[in-house]
Amino acid sequence: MSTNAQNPPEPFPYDAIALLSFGGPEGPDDVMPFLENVTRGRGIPRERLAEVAEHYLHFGGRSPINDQNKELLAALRAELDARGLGSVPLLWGNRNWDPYVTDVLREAHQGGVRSLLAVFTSAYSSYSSCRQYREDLGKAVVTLAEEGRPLAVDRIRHYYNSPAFVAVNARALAAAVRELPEAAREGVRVAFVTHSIPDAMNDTSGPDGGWYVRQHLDVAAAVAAEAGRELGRELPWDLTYCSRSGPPTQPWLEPDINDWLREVHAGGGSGAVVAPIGFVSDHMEVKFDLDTEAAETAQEIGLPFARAATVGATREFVTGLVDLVLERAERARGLDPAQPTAGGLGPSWEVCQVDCCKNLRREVPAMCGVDAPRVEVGAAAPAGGTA
Ligand SMILES: CC1=C(CCC(=O)O)c2cc3nc(cc4[nH]c(cc5[nH]c(cc1n2)c(C)c5CCC(=O)O)c(CCC(=O)O)c4C)C(CCC(=O)O)=C3C
Ligand SMILES: [Fe+2]
Repeated sequence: MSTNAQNPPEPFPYDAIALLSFGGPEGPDDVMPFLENVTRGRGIPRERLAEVAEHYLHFGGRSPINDQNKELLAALRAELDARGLGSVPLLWGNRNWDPYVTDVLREAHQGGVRSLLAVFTSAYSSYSSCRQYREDLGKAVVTLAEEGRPLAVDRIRHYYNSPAFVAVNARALAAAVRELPEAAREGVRVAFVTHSIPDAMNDTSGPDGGWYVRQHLDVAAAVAAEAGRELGRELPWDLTYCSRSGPPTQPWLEPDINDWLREVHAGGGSGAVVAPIGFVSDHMEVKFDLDTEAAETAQEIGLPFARAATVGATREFVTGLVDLVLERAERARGLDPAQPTAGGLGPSWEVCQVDCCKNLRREVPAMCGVDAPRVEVGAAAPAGGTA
C-alpha cells in the first residue's frame, strides 16, 4: 500500500458513520405521538395501540431503546478510536423519534459530510428490519438533494451471522441455562425469540423471499450448537415469536412465545430458556413481551424460566460491528477482504436487489440498493439530483 505525506495509509472512504434505529418515547407525553409515528397508514387496530401504550406507560412512558443506543454509540466510538478512525464522526438517527434521520443528516451535511456508512440496529432482512431503514435514508437523501445537499450512502452487510453476534448470543444462552435450578436443566427446552411479522412480509424478505425466517433459523442453529458445546450437551430448540400486532385475520409468524411455553409444559419439559436473538438490546419487546408477559405465563403454569441476555453493547459484538465497517470500507475501495461468517448462509449482500424486502404498500425511494436514487455528490450547484 502506498502512502504519502498528506494522506494516511488506507484512507477511510466515508465522511461519517451513522447508527440508524427505531426511536422510542422519552416520557408519558411522548407515547401516543410516538405510536402514531410508528403506525401511520399501517392498519393497526386501535385496541392494539392502546395495549402497546400501556406497555410503555407500565415503564414510566419511557422506552429503554434510546439509552441503549447511547450506550452502543459510546462503545462504538471507543472501538472506532482504537482502530484508527478517531477522526470519523459517528452519527445517530431514528425513524420514529428524535433525533430523526433527515435532521441528523442535514446537520452532518452542513458540517461537511458528503458520504455516509450506515449501520442499522437490526440484524435481519425484512421490510421492517431492513428496507424501512433504507427508506428512511431514501427520504433523507431525496429531501436533502432537493435542498441542494447531495449525500451518498452505503451500509454494512447484515450482521446476523457475524461470528461475534453468534458467539455473544451463544455465551448468553449457556449462561441462562445455568441460571435454571439444576433439576430443571435436564429436560430444558430453548425458545429463540424474534419479532413476529406478517407471513406476507416474510414471503417478500430478502431478494427472493423467506429470508427473515431463514436467517433466524441459521442463527438459532449456530447459537444452539455453540452453547451446547459450552454446556457439554445438546439443546433442543424452536424458533418462536413475540409482539404480534395487526388484525387477527392477517396471518403472522407463529408460534407465539406464550403458546410455546404452554406446549412445552404440557409436553413434560422441565424448564424453558428464551433467547431473544431477534433483538440487539433489551427493547420494550424484551422488557415487556418476555420479561413481563412470558415470565408471567411461565410462572402461572409452574415452568422454570430464564431469559438470555441480548448482545447490547458488549465488547465482542461492538468489535464485530467495527470489523464489518472496515470490511465495507475495503470493498468500497475495490478490495476483496475476507468476509467471515458463522452458520451456513455465507456473507449477505450489502447492495439490495430491486424488490429485496419489497414494500407491499407503495414504492418509495430506498438507499443501498441497485435502484437507489442517484445523487451527484460533489456537484457545486443545487443538484435536485435524484432519478
Ligand atoms: C421486524 C421488526 C422489528 C425488528 C427490527 C428493528 O429493530 O427495527 C421491530 C422493532 C421494533 N418495534 C418497536 C416498536 C413497535 N413496533 C410496532 C409495530 C410493528 N413492528 C413490526 C416489526 C418489527 N419491529 C411490524 C411488522 C409492526 C406492525 C406495524 C408495521 O407494519 O410497521 C409498534 C406499533 C404497535 C404494535 O403494533 O406493536 C411499536 C410500538 C421497537 C421499539 C421498542 C422499544 O421502544 O424499545 C423496535 C425496536
Ligand atoms: Fe416493531
